Amino acid sequence: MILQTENLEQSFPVSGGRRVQVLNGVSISVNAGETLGVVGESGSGKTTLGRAVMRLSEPTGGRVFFEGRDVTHANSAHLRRILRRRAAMVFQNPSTSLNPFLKLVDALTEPLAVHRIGSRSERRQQAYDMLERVGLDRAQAERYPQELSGGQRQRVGVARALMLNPALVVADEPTASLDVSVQAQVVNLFQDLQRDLGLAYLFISHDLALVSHLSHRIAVMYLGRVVEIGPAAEVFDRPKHPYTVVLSSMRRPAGEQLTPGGDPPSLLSPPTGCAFHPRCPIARPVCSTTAPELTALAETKGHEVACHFPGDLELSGGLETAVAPPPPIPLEAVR
Ligand SMILES: Nc1ncnc2c1ncn2[C@@H]1O[C@H](COP(=O)(O)OP(=O)(O)OP(=O)(O)O)[C@@H](O)[C@H]1O
Repeated sequence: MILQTENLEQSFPVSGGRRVQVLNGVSISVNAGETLGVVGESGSGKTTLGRAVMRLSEPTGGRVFFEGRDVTHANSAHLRRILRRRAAMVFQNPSTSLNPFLKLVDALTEPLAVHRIGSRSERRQQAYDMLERVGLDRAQAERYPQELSGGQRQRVGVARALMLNPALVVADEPTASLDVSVQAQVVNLFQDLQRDLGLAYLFISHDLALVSHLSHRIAVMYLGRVVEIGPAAEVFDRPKHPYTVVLSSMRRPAGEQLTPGGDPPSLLSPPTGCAFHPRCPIARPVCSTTAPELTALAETKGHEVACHFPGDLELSGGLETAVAPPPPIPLEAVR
């Protein structure tokens, strides 16, 4: 196992001396060569989870294990030795994550230089090789990020993440800033790299259909908790949590889409019981008083749901129709 979190908690101080609890007991794992997709709407805590497992923040509770070692509170020298070499992050917006003043070759060799790996010419050679691996020409190495298209820039973002030969890549909405046609190419690149290099991905997105396409397993987050986790096909095709049912309907024809009523509740005053109950079409009295535990389903190995009435809402239910659907990605363009 590459990555494991146990009851991970992350809170942050906010005004008035209060704290906001953004992650609330998140337990996930990612195996070597596997993609765990993490989905949920804005504010569900996906980015916070990605940052916490990369130890860009220090968790306020629970544990993070990386390749079997507890890195929850590891100091920075220890972190550099373990995590920064073996795990890398690809960000949503390559325009802001790449330094506009660095030529691509310098951006790519920087992680190697920081870790004192190879001679200058060896580092440059690795940068050229990596550019080609992500589908760019080595002649691009002398260019600056702003001379590239959005898709090319994200390829450089991926190349930079791979320079230290990581076992895990945390990709936080890596296609969200790209045009629809380019999104499919970048998704294909992620899949090709996984096949060739045996990478594991924690792939974060608000788009369940996209995530289901490239994930082996999917974790659905709602208000800082995992509410459903399991094999990708199960979670996408046979969702059991009402929130996942709603998410999985988003690519359906307009008349068949569902939408949860209202906005996500505030993290500062989360609902009692099941956090989804104020928006849930099938909520019953117990849902407002008792928080459901993540519980294994008997039918499918590894499929767990935190709902008092799992499977009671089905896609064919035809409840509320949705507002405008998100722009579709032509999935036929994605292998
Ligand atoms: N440092 C912080 N201080 C206070 N609140 C924070 C901090 N970081 C994140 N949050 C809050 O935590 C919540 C979850 O944020 P996060 O970015 O993890 O969600 P997300 O699911 O990735 O959403 P998005 O898709 O919009 O990025 C948000 O309400 C955000 O305001």
